Amino acid sequence: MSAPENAAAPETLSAPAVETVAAVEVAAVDKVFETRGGLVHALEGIDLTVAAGEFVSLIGPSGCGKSTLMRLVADLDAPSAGTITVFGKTPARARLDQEYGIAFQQAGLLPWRTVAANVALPLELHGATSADRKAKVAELLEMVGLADFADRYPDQLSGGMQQRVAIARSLAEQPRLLLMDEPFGALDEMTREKMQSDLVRISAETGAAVVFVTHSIPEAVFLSDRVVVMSPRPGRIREIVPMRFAGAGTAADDAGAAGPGATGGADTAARARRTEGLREDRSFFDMVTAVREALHGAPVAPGARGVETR
Ligand SMILES: Nc1ncnc2c1ncn2[C@@H]1O[C@H](COP(=O)(O)OP(=O)(O)OP(=O)(O)O)[C@@H](O)[C@H]1O
Repeated sequence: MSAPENAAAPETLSAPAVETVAAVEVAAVDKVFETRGGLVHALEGIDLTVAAGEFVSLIGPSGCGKSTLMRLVADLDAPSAGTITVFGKTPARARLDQEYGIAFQQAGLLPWRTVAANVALPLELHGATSADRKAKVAELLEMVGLADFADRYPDQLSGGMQQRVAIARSLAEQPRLLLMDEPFGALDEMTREKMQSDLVRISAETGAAVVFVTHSIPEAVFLSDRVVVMSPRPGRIREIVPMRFAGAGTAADDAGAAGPGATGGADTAARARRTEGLREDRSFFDMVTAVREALHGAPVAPGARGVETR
């Protein structure tokens, strides 16, 4: 695979607002697994662009290839066909340059390390000084509301708190992209809503793009600039639904007419305005309905509720 690649590691974290290169560009990607039982066509013809700073959720039935797509972007596996770039680099190069942080359903914390030491791990691995590590860890734990738990061990924390530690760790290298695969799947509903609000705030504060896998329509709607609806076997993108809320419009509004796979754009200020009240807003329910209809394959009139149809 010969994807475009920037040889030099960018030093542009101080100016995310002028980022023009897409966070993720997936072009004509197929993924076929060879198993003892034969070939499994997990993904077919996937085209998707995630803009810098944009929040995109992937939703679809079990087995439709959401995790597979995440693994390809994260360089944990390779596509059978097509190309993927992360900020214009191959996924492998982007991994080496620490362009993205990962938070998956299992928090994946090291049980013998304290909360602070878990968050510090990526910084340690990449040679940050002890003083830098300490300052950064304190800042991150403050951000996820765990400043008072720095010296605890993972098994002394609730599931939601462990997940917040994992998110803090994924942010340690100030990635411009977060890859999150059902990070809140195991949480109770109240904790989950709190975590969603935290993530909206954190992503707005950091300006990071997020690709987020979920089974929950309301979760996808609350968090995202655009929701990518996938269909099963082989996994394809069925529709991309831009989120539009009364009084909290996102830059994705402008992308509605741009066609399937188009870059949606990001408006972190609009995202920051997403508050708990949105969950009870009429436009929120309209978006939930739009995504549900897309998921179930019911026809949604072109242009209705801003649904991109592919
Ligand atoms: N390493 C693998 N080897 C063989 N088949 C695989 C492998 N990984 C995934 N698959 C198959 O690819 C398809 C997509 O799996 P994937 O885990 O990406 O789906 P998913 O949408 O994330 O599912 P879920 O919502 O249940 O987590 C499934 O049919 C799965 O069995």
